[in-house]
This record gives sequence, structure tokens and C-alpha cells, in this order.
Amino acid sequence: MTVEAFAPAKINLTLHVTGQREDGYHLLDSLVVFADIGDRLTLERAEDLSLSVSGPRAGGVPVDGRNLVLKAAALFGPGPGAAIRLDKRLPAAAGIGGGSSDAAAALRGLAALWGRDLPGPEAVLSLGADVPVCLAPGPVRMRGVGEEILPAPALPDFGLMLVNPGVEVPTPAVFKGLVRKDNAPMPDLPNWTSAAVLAEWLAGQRNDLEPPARAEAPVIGEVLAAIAASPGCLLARMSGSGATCFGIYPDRAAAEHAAILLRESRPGWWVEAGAPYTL
Ligand SMILES: C[C@](O)(CO)[C@H](O)COP(=O)(O)OP(=O)(O)OC[C@H]1O[C@@H](n2ccc(N)nc2=O)[C@H](O)[C@@H]1O
Ligand SMILES: Nc1ncnc2c1ncn2[C@@H]1O[C@H](COP(=O)(O)OP(=O)(O)OP(=O)(O)O)[C@@H](O)[C@H]1O
Repeated sequence: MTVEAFAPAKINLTLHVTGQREDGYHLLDSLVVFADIGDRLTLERAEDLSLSVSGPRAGGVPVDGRNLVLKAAALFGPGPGAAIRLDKRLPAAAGIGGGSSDAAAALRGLAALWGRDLPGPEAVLSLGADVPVCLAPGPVRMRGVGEEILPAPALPDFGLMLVNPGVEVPTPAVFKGLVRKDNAPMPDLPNWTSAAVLAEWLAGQRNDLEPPARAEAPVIGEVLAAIAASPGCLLARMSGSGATCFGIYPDRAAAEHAAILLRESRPGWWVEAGAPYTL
């Protein structure tokens, strides 16, 4: 038996930091979507548990017990084995939850392969604050430190471009650089009737991690300017703790056109176009 699991990129369309818990973790209010751009896992029954990593972004990704895929597998406790192949396409330490989405895809895939229930919510959260939201990819409002997943209104169709300048930005350093931790949450979410209406609403919201991330990696400013200047762009913003930034376009074709032009002018950057993804 072979199971395939897709690990889509997570995008924080907004990321408001609204407080801090006593253990140091920050309280968030974030509108999260996923893109049809991501890593692919293939899982097969086997005597032992093993992981191999290949693909264009495999370089530097751990293949041992530090990999979140193996940490996810460990949550099931002792049991049958599995040979897991990870085709790595998303850049790591990039603010688009690559490792978290891999972990969530491994949980879904192993539960299907082994006919087991998913581990409980606390165990899932122990893998990382972004793992709960990655378990059932689709548009949601995420609160708490990442464990509160609330429904979001249906989104209009739109296109997405993701751009990473090749600089890894460690998440803890960005949270440490925050000047204010008690920022305003999002208001109630309206019904967005078109990509343009959504982009206009988003423009009034924020990613509070952008200033400290830009202090860590000033190239983020260049990325945002390049996206904003691309044809058809309705909004440019950073995702998560960076350095990946996204552009919103009226449709996928417009995002693909912008991506072709940006790849030409910035051959060293990772540039992908797509559309929202729901499992
Ligand atoms: C910034 C986001 O990407 C937004 O979706 C996530 O909150 C980060 O999720 P993640 O990378 O899965 O986070 P974790 O691996 O749990 O934590 C990495 C580090 O980020 C900081 N962290 C993370 C999440 C959170 N709500 N508050 C935090 O302060 C902590 O310093 C933590 O040590
Ligand atoms: N499957 C994996 N893919 C990528 N990195 C992994 C994986 N498992 C563990 N890691 C480690 O996790 C680190 C963070 O990478 P990851 O892609 O999870 O990050 P992220 O950008 O912090 O996500 P976000 O901030 O959006 O939650 C990497 O530097 C790498 O050493």
C-alpha cells in the first residue's frame, strides 16, 4: 500500500501579534491560507521507519530525528514501520511553514497507512505552533499560539505569487525583535466578494513580524517592492516570520505572468505562482 500526502505552503495573509504568554510564546491573530505549491510525501508500509529526502530544496534539510516528519511519526508510538520519501520543494526557515506542513502531511499519511487515529491536539502542537493549522489545510482564522483554529468566510478566487530571496530567517530571532507585543487583533472578518475587495481589506491589516524580520534581513524590503511593482499585483506582504513574501493577483494567470517576469529579473530568487489550496 502506498499513500501520497501533499504538504502545501502556509501563507499568513495577516499576522497580528496580540500578546505574550508566560512561557514566552506569543498570542497571534492570523488569516491563514494555503497554496497549491508545496512538498510531496510518499509513504509505504515497511519493516522499519525510514526517511529519504530529495527534490530541488533538499539541501540542508535534516534526514535524521531532527526532521519534523520523523518527529511526527514518533507521536504514534511503537508500531509498524514505514518508508517515507519527502520531495522537498519549499525553502526551509522561510515563513511558509515548510517543516510544519511536512509534519502535518506525515501525520495524515501515517494515520491512513496504519489505520490509526491522529495524535491528540497537545501532541500535534508540541511539533510546532504551525502544525495544527497545517493538519487540515484551507482558509482559517488562527489564534492562541496557533492551536485555536476558527472558520473563515469563503474566499474569492485569486492568484498567488511566492518569492523568497534565499535568506534563511530563524523564527525565534524575529519574535525577539518585536518592539510591541500587545497589538490590536483583526476585526470581525467580512465576506470578500472579489480578489480586489479582499486585497483592499488586507491592506488595512498587518504582519506585525515584518519590521523585526526586515531588521534581520533587509532584502525583504527589496522583495516586497519587486512584488508590488509586478503587473496586476493587488497586495504585497510578508508571510510568517519571513523572508518569503507573497503577492495577490486577480487570478492564477496574472500571478504566473508576474512570476515569469520576476524570474527573469531576479534569477537567484525562488519564485512560484499558484492559487489557494484546500484539502
Ligand atoms: C510565525 C508563524 O509562522 C505564524 O504562522 C508561527 O507562529 C511559527 O510557527 P513554528 O515555526 O511552527 O513555531 P515553533 O517551532 O513552535 O516555534 C519557534 C519559535 O518561534 C517563537 N514563537 C512561535 C509561535 C508563537 N505563537 N510564538 C512564538 O514566540 C518561539 O520563540 C519559538 O521558540
Ligand atoms: N521537513 C523539514 N523541512 C524543512 N526543514 C525542516 C524539516 N524538518 C526539520 N527542519 C528544520 O526546521 C528548520 C525550520 O524550517 P521550516 O521550513 O520548518 O520553517 P519555518 O520557515 O520556520 O516555518 P514557519 O516560520 O512558517 O513556521 C529548518 O532550518 C530545518 O533545520
